[in-house]
Amino acid sequence: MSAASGEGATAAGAQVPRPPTPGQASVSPSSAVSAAAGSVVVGIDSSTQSCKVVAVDLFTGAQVSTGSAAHPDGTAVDPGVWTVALGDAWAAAGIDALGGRVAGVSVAAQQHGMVAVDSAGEPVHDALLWNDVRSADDAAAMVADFGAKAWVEAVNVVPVASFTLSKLAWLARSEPNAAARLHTVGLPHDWLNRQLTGTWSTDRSDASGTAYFDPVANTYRPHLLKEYFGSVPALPEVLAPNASAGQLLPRWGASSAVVGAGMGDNAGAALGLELAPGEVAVSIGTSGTVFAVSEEPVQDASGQLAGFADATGRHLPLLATINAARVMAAGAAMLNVDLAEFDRLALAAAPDAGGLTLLPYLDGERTPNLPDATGTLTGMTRANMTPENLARASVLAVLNSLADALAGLHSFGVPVERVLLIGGGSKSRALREAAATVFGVPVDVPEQREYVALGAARQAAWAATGELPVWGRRIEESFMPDGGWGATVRGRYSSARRTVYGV
Ligand SMILES: Nc1ncnc2c1ncn2[C@@H]1O[C@H](COP(=O)(O)OP(=O)(O)O)[C@@H](O)[C@H]1O
Ligand SMILES: O=C(CO)[C@@H](O)[C@H](O)COP(=O)(O)O
Repeated sequence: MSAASGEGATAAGAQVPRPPTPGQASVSPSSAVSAAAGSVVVGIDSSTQSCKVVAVDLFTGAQVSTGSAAHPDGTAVDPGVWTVALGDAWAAAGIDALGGRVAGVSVAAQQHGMVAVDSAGEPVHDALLWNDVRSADDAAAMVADFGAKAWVEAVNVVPVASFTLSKLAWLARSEPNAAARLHTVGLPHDWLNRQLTGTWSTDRSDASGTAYFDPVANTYRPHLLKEYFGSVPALPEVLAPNASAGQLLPRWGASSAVVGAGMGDNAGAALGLELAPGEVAVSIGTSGTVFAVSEEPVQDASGQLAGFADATGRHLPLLATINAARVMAAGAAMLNVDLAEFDRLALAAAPDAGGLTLLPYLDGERTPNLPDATGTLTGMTRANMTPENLARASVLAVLNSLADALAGLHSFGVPVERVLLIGGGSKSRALREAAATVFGVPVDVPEQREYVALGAARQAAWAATGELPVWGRRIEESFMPDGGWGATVRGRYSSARRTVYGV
């Protein structure tokens, strides 16, 4: 851990070797520094709803074992629950039994969460997660004070409630006693790095979601902490993407393993997908995210697009929504059916849900920036109020909100010609089959894998062997835009959004 004491504390991300291009196999048993045939690497995805642990073969990326454990519901949690869930998922995946075969471990985790601890390492407050909107007023005040353009120049994002600095500003304003005890601030993956190695560390991708790290100059911006939190806490060292965060502590069993730098979950998905510049991914998990890998930073002073870093030394322009897969889960709960039956209902409805249109902002929203928004159902008639149409409207709502995000990405010069669709929500057949038509571009669905955990495993291989492996990806299904109903549905959605929220 390093206490950033002045402007310009540089991060190791600046001297990052370029990753190999897809198709170039880059790890072979003979070239591996510390790995033998039969070696495995372990990727961890500590996401909003659960922790997933995946062990894969170091040389092929083939899955060896997997385990998961649930996280509690809520947008503010004790970080200790992530450690417990990791232990449970680790045990469920049988990592202990793999013993000396484990060459490396890396963590990818939900971005932005404020992990604030005292000098003894104990949380001074529950961690506020990316989808906690209590800091919306603080974010707005920070933008009004410093100016959106200045924010983009300093850290390549414009603050919204999700970002760590907005949460710290809320803590200083609302919980001054807790803020006074704060010694170190980190992110969910930094917290887990500490559980695995005994020391705090982070990487450039996750640091880029704090709003006090500049991913263009690769440096912390402590003056922003001083200005909006009131002091500069100790900050985890920002490790290069191929660096080691330390040796795995003996309590985790596989003690010969090296721990990689880790990353934010979207950077993890990009690494797991082997996403190349020119490709766009849409992830439908708790959050909906739309992102691409880019050689150059992408800047947006409107704040819609976040100019994050990826986990290879490049950039990761991204737009995120708060309401994604859980909109379908909420719809299923309301109809008192499980997700399989909900899918069947959505598939049985007319393509345009008979005119029912849902704005899915059930938990407030970030894209568009409407933290206090709620959902709205429009276009109801006596004829269209059926369970089938309601299920279909929920599916279309998720896709429409991500189509808005894709349009945002495109408007900042990122080509959107084809989309890779991942995340738990992409298991819905109704959603997969409608996605290309609502997005207006072809959609590829890769085989169902935990891409965030896979990306973490790939980074672990990089840290363990010195080379980033290329494992390839397999497309399971592809869809083309189909029929004029897509434009109708997009038009109704945009019109409802403008009418209800004026955006
Ligand atoms: N068949 C399905 N239809 C709709 N949603 C689904 C389906 N299967 C899983 N999900 C949803 O996917 C989400 C979990 O996806 P995941 O990508 O693991 O999210 P996260 O990484 O945010 O935890 C849950 O909200 C779950 O309800
Ligand atoms: O806030 C963001 C990205 O900016 C979210 O992507 C979170 O990183 C968590 O997402 P899940 O993977 O848990 O859905």
